[in-house]
Amino acid sequence: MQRYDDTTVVVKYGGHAMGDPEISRTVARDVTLLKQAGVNPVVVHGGGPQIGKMLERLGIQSEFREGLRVTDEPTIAVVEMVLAGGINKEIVAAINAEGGRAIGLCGKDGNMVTVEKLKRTVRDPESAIERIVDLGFVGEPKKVRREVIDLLARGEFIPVLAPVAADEAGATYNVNADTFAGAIAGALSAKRLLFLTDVPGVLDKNGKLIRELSEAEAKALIADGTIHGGMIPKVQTCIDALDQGVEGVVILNGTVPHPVILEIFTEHGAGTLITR
Ligand SMILES: Nc1ncnc2c1ncn2[C@@H]1O[C@H](COP(=O)(O)OP(=O)(O)O)[C@@H](O)[C@H]1O
Ligand SMILES: CC(=O)N[C@@H](CCC(=O)OP(=O)(O)O)C(=O)O
Repeated sequence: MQRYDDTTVVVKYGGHAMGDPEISRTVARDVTLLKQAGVNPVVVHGGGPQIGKMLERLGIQSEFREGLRVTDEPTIAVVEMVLAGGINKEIVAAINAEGGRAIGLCGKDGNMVTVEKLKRTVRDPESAIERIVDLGFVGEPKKVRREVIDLLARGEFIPVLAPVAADEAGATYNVNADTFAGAIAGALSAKRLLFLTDVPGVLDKNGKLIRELSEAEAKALIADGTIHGGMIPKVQTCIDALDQGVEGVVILNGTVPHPVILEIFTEHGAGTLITR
């Protein structure tokens, strides 16, 4: 525990890891325990599947391109409602019920995170012509002002952050939660960034958990296809966060009880530790 005394641990709680309310309670308890043990936890949550369900109920079509949700005007309204309104307050209430004092914010609050519209290009494999993919109101963090988080963390509060933010003109943008967590952890020079997902960590070709990975090894596993699909942007975010000064990033299973405590307070941790 002394290893983490007075350090920052960012916990990214993914929408796929949130299914079971019993497990969610243990995550809230873990985060509260961290704070009580002298660590500064910061929670960044996702909620992709929950946004998908709400859009379906409202009859709004939704599609993903390159792992990101195409976000038009009606969609951004739903994204903000589900993430900053619904899920954010559920997590705040769960932490408070465990005896913690959580404060739920999104990137807009205190101008904490300013984004720019994401500019992504894809190269047509046949013509080799690059074209811009317009994903609508999808943003990437350009500036993180850590004062707001520092202020809360110095007190007895636990910040719980929804990945919604505004650009300089005040327009609302949807940010991938992994990207948002990476930017927050980088700005805070966090000791650990934990990604709670629905697999035990990064798995090798035989489906066996890889306990530790260097940046170079992770890049090689992406190149040979062992790491694919949703794990590619996640590992890429890990590498970016390490480059920004985060000491270690862990990808671990958030669908088992007490995932955070298992990782932080046991000798070998529970998931895949990626370091420089
Ligand atoms: N080598 C790998 N090890 C583990 N998971 C992998 C690997 N390659 C691809 N994946 C996939 O990545 C998924 C996790 O990414 P994603 O679904 O984006 O997570 P989340 O919704 O928690 O952000 C896993 O469920 C798995 O299907
Ligand atoms: C731009 C973009 O794709 N944003 C995501 C934000 C939520 C998210 O990332 O949640 P998970 O961590 O549960 O996947 C979305 O709209 O689904």
